[in-house]
Amino acid sequence: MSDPLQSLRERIDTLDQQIQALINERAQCAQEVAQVKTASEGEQTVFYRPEREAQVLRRVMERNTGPLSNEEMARLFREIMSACLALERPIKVAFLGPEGTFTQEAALKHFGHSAVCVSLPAIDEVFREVEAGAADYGVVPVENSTEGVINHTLDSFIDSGLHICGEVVLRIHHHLMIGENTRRDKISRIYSHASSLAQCRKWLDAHYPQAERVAVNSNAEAARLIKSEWHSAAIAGDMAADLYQLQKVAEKIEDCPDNSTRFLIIGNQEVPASQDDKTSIMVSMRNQPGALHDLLEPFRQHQVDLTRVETRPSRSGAWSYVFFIDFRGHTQDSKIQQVLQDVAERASDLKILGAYPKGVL
Ligand SMILES: O=C(O)C(=O)C[C@]1(C(=O)O)C=C[C@@H](O)C=C1
Repeated sequence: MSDPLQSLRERIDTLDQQIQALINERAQCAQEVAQVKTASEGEQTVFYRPEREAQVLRRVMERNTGPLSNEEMARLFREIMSACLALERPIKVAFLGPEGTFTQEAALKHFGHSAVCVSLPAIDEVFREVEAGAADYGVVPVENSTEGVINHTLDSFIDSGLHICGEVVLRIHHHLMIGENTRRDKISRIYSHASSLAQCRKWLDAHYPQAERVAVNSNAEAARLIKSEWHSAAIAGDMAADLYQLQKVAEKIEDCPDNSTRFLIIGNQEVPASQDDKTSIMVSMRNQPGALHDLLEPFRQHQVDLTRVETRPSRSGAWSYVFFIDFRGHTQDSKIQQVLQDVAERASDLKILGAYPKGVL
């Protein structure tokens, strides 16, 4: 009688062989796509196509029948596309570092592991690197579900000509971690980024009310610091724990279980519609009563879904404001073009920051 384990493994070997041949056939198609693109676009060829990637991933999820989950299956295809794109042309992605931060995790989630990711120390440096052409795309955080908007990112758009080419939403799980020399029962100091400390405030009050909370530049920096301190712990994510080989002593300690952060992909290209898109605009208004109400009226009239409205003081003068507005739809839709025309008539300035696929993964 044949050994059941042996025969299952033989089946797996045969399937692997088929999968491998198909992946290579797909990669050859991508190479041919690159030739077609180069023939029609020449020097200016844009290899990365966010709208197409979003459509591919959505289809993968729609037709998935399991047992692998939709997310798991999409993650596998994400990596296949990442490798195919690297074959067409390797792309360089700048992210807000250092290594081990959630922004790096977001960059990898969005572009896959075949992209070359470089860490930069500040949000405006990520913008500058992409503007200068030293990186093809940038990844910056823009809002957290518990802590709110990241003003630095919004302000960077005021003077930048870059476009938003995509978004990625990451579930943020914080863990309390220690180094191999840490005395677990003697923790008197906890390092993390200020917003992560805030996101875990209730948990810290309940479990470490006496420990000093020290805010540092990033979670990864917190993880690095505690390696040399026997009485300190850090709050950070999985990437930092892996990078610095720390032990997680308490997992998922964030106060809100659905804590998530939204990141933007910035670049030089305008992205065509993908059938499920968002648009981000920046609007300056004369400071008069009812200004915001006036501005939002066209969205109500044309029944366009607003997903976010933020107000920031303008740099040009006292008491004037710029509004950052995100909504569902793409600038190629006629309804959205009508809304934008109405908004432009009411505003003193309107800048379209980008129309891009709604985050898939
Ligand atoms: O369809 C394309 O334009 C491709 O280049 C192929 C492909 C893919 O592997 O499916 C690769 C990279 C692009 O970002 C989008 C899709």
